[in-house]
Amino acid sequence: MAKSPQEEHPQKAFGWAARDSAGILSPFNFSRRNTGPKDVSIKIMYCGVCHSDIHFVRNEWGFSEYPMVPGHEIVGIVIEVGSEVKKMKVGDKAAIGCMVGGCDKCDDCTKGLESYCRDTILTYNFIYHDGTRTYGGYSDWIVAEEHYVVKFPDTLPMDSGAPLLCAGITVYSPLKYYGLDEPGKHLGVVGLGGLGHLAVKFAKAFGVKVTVISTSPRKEKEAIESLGADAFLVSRDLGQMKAANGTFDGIIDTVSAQHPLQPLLDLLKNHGKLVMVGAPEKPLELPIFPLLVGRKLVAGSATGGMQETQEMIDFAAEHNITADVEVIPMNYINTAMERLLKGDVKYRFVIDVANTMAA
Ligand SMILES: NC(=O)c1ccc[n+]([C@@H]2O[C@H](COP(=O)([O-])OP(=O)(O)OC[C@H]3O[C@@H](n4cnc5c(N)ncnc54)[C@H](O)[C@@H]3O)[C@@H](O)[C@H]2O)c1
Ligand SMILES: [Zn+2]
Ligand SMILES: [Zn+2]
Repeated sequence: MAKSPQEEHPQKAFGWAARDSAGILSPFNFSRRNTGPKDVSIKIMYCGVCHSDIHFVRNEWGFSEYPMVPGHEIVGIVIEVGSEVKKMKVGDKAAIGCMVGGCDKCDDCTKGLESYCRDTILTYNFIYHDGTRTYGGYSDWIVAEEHYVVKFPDTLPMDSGAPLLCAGITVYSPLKYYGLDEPGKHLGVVGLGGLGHLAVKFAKAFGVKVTVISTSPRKEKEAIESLGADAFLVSRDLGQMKAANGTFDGIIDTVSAQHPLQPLLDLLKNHGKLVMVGAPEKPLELPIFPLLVGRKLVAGSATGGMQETQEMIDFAAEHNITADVEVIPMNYINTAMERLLKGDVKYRFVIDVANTMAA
């Protein structure tokens, strides 16, 4: 069998990897393929820490392979481009999100819905076309096909802009697709974490009325005063919940763990939509009656396609939408993941890769 480009010309790379399902990350030397004709190579400046990185390093979804270098909220500077690359040049700011490849010919790929391709190649823990493993953004540099790289707007800060690449597009795309971006609609956001706080910001920019739904009143002041939410509902307060029943056009649910759906379905108006974007490891219980009598819809959404990711990031630049971030050094990652599991971050950790990833 012919050797892959990576086997022939492997380029040294350095990152932090999990070695097993304990999910503890430590320094890791590996290699990446050479920059091919259609490829863009990027020096990574910042990488966000998504809750999916935790699900993955701990094998909570059951298909993790090790060593694994996580990270799919990647922003950096182009260091090399292949001869056929058109939209980028050395020195440009560029970004990579959840995927680095697909079949490029199925119905979804040809419609710009690459995140739904059955052969999608995620940014890490997947096998690339040439048989090599994909490694993510907790690393010094990355190479990807131009089609899967977005132009990062000059006016956006690279650190607080990084989380747009997963958290941002994951909430932007369903708001658009399910018609929850129309001014005057009433949206609920469940789980005020990385995804949730960006859902509030995008929905407000669309002119939607936003209510944050949270288990405790702890985040109320901040949700309203700094994130711009219109209202706040404490899901443990049954009186408050009952009074709000039947008042939401849609709810975006970003919760990462098991939780009851009945109270959320009750909050919806008839014909309302509950859109799941959180990815709990175990199935949730779905009550059917509210779906029948109120013709309510429960749906899901996976990140977003490449064209829409570019549209989202340009929209974010135009409307000054960035994540609220805590920038951390690479060697803080294990502590950061522990804190993220406790909800102890406002609202996204971002690794300062360029300054702290010493080889
Ligand atoms: N659909 C997609 O394409 C996609 C993309 C990115 C992330 N995700 C998933 O979305 C989820 C959220 O990701 P994130 O990075 O925003 O995580 P996060 O940890 O920043 O936010 C999760 C929020 O859920 C809350 N929460 C946790 N357990 C809860 C419970 N039992 N009841 C109520 N609230 C609870 C937390 O307090 C936190 O506010 C994860 O499961 C992640 O894997 C999905
Ligand atoms: Zn993610
Ligand atoms: Zn495809």
